[in-house]
Amino acid sequence: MARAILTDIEGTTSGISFVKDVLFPYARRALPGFVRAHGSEPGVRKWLDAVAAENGGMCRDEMVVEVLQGWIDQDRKHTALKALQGMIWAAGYRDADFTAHIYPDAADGLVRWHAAGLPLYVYSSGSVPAQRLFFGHSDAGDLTRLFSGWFDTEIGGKREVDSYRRIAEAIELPASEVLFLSDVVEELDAAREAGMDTVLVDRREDYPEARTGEATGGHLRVETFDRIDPQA
Ligand SMILES: CSCCC(=O)C(=O)COP(=O)(O)O
Ligand SMILES: [Mg+2]
Repeated sequence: MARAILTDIEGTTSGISFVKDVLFPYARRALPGFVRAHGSEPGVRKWLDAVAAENGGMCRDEMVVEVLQGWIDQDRKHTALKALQGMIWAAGYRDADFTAHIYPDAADGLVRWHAAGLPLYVYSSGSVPAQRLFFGHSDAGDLTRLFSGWFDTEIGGKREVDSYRRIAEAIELPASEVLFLSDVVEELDAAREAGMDTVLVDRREDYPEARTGEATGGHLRVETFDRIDPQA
């Protein structure tokens, strides 16, 4: 029986196409102007310098921007890219250029579990500020009040077992009392190895071919949040 739920975002609460077709292109387009306008602010500079250092210490911001745009095209889950994307998306949400997609069953499930007293946590490759913006401006309104905590790759990669151990420690629960929801089997494998319960959320909109048999990695598989029973 779960005493807390930890959820992924992209492909789990929300559609992959919103992230790929709306958020990523917005960040790609806005990146050069954002770096010109904010590149000297310490909170931005630190990430630009980290990217430059990883690429042989190049100094021109234009080159860093090109590297970052390449990473967006490759869907790299790099902490520096994710931090900068979050800052850029803030303007998009503020100007109501978009709201964040959330599957209605996911919004309903989160509201229901919260009302039942289950603490809810997010673990996504998106930065914590980006997660807060996402759920603060979702298609179902501001859902941030539902969450008791937020984790991103600053705690470790999503396919690394230690990340899940650290999250359990941070929320002060044994891993065995945490239920992790994700669309990515490798993430679920890492969470299971850390001792968490796991559910593969296999959405037809994101994965037109249902994952069955070995492709589920042996994780319980559902297509919507309605099918998840945290008491099981
Ligand atoms: C919450 S920010 C938008 C999503 C994003 O940038 C991302 O990489 C999502 O990855 P996830 O770990 O939620 O699958
Ligand atoms: Mg995901």
